[in-house]
Amino acid sequence: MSLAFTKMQGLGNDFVVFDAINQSLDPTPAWIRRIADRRYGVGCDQVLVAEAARRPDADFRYRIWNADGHEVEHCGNGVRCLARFLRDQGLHRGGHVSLETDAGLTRVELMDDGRVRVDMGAPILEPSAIPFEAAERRIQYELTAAGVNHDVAAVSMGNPHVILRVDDVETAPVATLGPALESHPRFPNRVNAGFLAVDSRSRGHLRVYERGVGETPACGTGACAAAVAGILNDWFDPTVTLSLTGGELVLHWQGEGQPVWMTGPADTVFEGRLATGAT
Ligand SMILES: N[C@H](CCC[C@H](N)C(=O)O)C(=O)O
Repeated sequence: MSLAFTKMQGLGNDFVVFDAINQSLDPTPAWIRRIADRRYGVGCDQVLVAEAARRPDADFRYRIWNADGHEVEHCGNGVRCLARFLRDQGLHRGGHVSLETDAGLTRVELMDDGRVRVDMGAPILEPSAIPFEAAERRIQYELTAAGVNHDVAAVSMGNPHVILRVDDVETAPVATLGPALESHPRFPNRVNAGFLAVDSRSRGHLRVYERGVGETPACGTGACAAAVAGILNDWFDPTVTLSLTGGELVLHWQGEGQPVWMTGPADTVFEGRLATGAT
């Protein structure tokens, strides 16, 4: 029996989504890489899988693999798409859904205007929990990468992010510094690298070189992490709109211990079935 999937995207960050409640999958790293391959597979930045919940307070479990085949803790654009997938597939009714990931519980609201609002949970700032090797917790850290000293923030949304403030995202060294940061030895689990330009106290621009993928048109957890870094540094007010290559996300964070709220789109592109033996 061939597997049904749905191709979705959130601001151009794209996903292949599977229902593993009514289908049986064996998501090995090699299988994920083949699905994600843009020539030999379906093609996507991440593969998302909906499973039955394990926690009593969750409606479903949600798993995420990067295109390189590694399973990761969270995906912000992906969680918006998964919530829409669950409703469109008739797996969940109503406008609110609680999703369990390796990062914890994520509450999602499918809004009447078509956007999706997410409680992304509280950011993790303690270096050892990010994980990031640092002597003590700070707002900004010195980090040498690609032979240059940088002043960076380090934030986890369940998945690790390093954020570098730049004057202009268009001229930011994403292609060269991105890979150097992604595999930097001070991030034992590797890291997503965000390049943030501050336009005003309520607006900024962001490009992200994603762990396990490369630069994507948008990164939801990266936008959350960049908003947190900007608010901690007093560059931003609690509500900030970040413009990514693929479009805008609205973030809101009231400070330490509080959740980051993210609002943005989630779109279905097509539905399909994997040909038997295609993977
Ligand atoms: N590349 C990320 C996972 C996907 C994050 C991104 N697609 C998002 O929307 O948050 C990581 O390795 O932690």
